[in-house]
Amino acid sequence: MAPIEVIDLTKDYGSVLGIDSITFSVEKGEVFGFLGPNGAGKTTTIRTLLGFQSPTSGTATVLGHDMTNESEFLDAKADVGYLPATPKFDDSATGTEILDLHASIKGDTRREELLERFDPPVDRPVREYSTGNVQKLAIVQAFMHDPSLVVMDEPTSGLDPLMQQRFNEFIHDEQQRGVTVFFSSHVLSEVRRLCTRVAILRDGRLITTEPVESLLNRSGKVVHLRIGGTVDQAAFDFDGVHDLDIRSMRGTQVETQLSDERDSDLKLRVDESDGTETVTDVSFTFTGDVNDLVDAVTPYALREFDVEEAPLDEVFMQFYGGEASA
Ligand SMILES: Nc1ncnc2c1ncn2[C@@H]1O[C@H](COP(=O)(O)OP(=O)(O)OP(=O)(O)O)[C@@H](O)[C@H]1O
Repeated sequence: MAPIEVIDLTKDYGSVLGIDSITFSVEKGEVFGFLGPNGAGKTTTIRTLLGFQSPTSGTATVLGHDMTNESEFLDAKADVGYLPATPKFDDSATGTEILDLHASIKGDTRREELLERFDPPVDRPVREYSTGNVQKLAIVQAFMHDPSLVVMDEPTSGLDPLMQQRFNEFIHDEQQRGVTVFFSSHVLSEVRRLCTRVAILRDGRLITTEPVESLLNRSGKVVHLRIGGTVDQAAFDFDGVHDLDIRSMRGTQVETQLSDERDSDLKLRVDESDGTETVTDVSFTFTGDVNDLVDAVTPYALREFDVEEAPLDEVFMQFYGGEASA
């Protein structure tokens, strides 16, 4: 059985449906992203999954245990880590005292290793902690009993960029060890880097569940060409070309650089300009066969050839804004 199985889960708050009959599962070793605009139902799902509140109907099974059944849910929680969006601790206690308490309930086989990695100031009372230090303590607490499943609600919101990067590397290592991770996030670059699959929620309903790669592939690549001379528009009238834009310029100084701003992009620039030739910029979104694209550009004198992923925020906005369907 998958570590998380959610079937027809519904939470009716009376005035509003928090989640409306959602169904999904998370497989072992997946890093599964749970996304959606504010009020979509992410926290409601997480709270119901962890047994903090009961659903109106439907089932939530975690590590084979029915989380709507109180005795089962205690068994499941021994092997689950939870990192809330805004961790709350007894602020008169020191970090060490807080970790000791959690260790007595769930164990702490990985405490030292995690303290080395995240380094919260455990000798000081939590009331003296910065937001980031509270988050670091919460990370140690969530992982120190070596859970096989970790549920996180916007885990990096309080962390600085360096610590976010360290956390992302840590999650990657955890995945290699076979740990299953379920997390909600608004940070799309983090979702891109970490997640194998995502579910997108809107107004309490599941809009789609699919691999990040297929989500991006479906949205196509953004292609920019700079070509020496002029271009016949018909040359780019083939399957998979959308939003074609062609502009010719005379006497333009062609920029020359061989730089790669983003790892995932292909950028090719050729310095052959004397600064006075006619050049044509061609750009479009491409969802077709890459061989057709190569055939189309072969007759031309290419000065630049950039292929980029569709901007992630645009891809997700299609789902958030309601223009796309599952
Ligand atoms: N305890 C509650 N009582 C009544 N309504 C609630 C309660 N908790 C959440 N809701 C409502 O349920 C809906 C889903 O809220 P939820 O907090 O799950 O969204 P979310 O996706 O986590 O949002 P955010 O990104 O802002 O954290 C919202 O309309 C919210 O107002």
